[in-house]
Amino acid sequence: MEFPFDINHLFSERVTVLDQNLAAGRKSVGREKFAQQLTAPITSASKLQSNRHQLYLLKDGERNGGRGVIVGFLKVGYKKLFLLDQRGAHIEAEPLCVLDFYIADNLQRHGYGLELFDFMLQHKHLEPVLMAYDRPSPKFLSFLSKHYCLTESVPQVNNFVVFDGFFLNRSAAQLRKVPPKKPDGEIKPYSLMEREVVRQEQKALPWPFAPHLSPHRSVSSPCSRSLSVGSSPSRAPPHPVHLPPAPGGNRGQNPQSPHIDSCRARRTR
Ligand SMILES: CC(=O)SCCNC(=O)CCNC(=O)[C@H](O)C(C)(C)COP(=O)(O)OP(=O)(O)OC[C@H]1O[C@@H](n2cnc3c(N)ncnc32)[C@H](O)[C@@H]1OP(=O)(O)O
Repeated sequence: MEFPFDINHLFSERVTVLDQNLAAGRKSVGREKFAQQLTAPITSASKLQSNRHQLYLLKDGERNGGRGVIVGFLKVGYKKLFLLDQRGAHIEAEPLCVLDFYIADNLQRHGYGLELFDFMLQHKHLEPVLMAYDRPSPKFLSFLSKHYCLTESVPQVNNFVVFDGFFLNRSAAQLRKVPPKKPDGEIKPYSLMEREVVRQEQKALPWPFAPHLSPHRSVSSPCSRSLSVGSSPSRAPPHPVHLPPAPGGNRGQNPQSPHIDSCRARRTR
């Protein structure tokens, strides 16, 4: 990435770390081309400011007639994630994530990516296995496999990729188990409650055959609101009620959606 000014005046170090204190420059005009068929930039000064991410910028000060070029960048940031561990348990964690990584097209596969990534790891005192990766591209996956032996990922249901060892080499304080969702059975669907009332109504004999109760008490339904003084007993005989099948009524036969089944199958492979 060449610029019509001396990069070395702006960035004195080979690797510069930029964060939210960076001032956003002018907006670019016209249609630009972005890597990986992206329609908009993932990384910009204003995004850096609002999201508290960190950007590592690598330059080669010798190129471009001594004015230097930007070789590439690496953006990282902490994100609260809900992840699945190897056993499929939900875990809440806030790992450092790789959000964007790019080396200029003509300089790829020259070791610059490794130099930049290693710099960030030393700066953060971190192992790559403890990080999460936001939608890594095939090139990046190959990079992680080649340089850091990260090959076995733990399947997730979001776009983040974590590798074997992510959950092992972490203190309990860094990982919080998310309590499992209450089983559906404990929450009574409204439709079932309604049906119980109907059953009670059907059991009760219609007036005047019903056993004589307090004149203030309606026999039509224990939940009926006819408790007011002087209210008439219900005269209408209970009609047979044909209820549509309750939603989820066949739960016992089909406990999970095919989608969840297939996720589980994948996880156990
Ligand atoms: C979370 C995210 O940011 S996902 C997006 C990642 N970025 C991209 O895909 C953009 C395009 N690619 C790039 O910018 C770079 O190739 C990077 C950042 C992935 C790697 O940087 P590089 O400087 O090329 O890596 P470096 O030279 O240190 O390591 C080379 C290794 O990276 C991988 N790699 C790099 N380029 C390629 C490629 N074109 N095809 C396949 N693998 C590649 C390979 O494992 C390669 O080793 P090899 O040449 O022996 O096969």
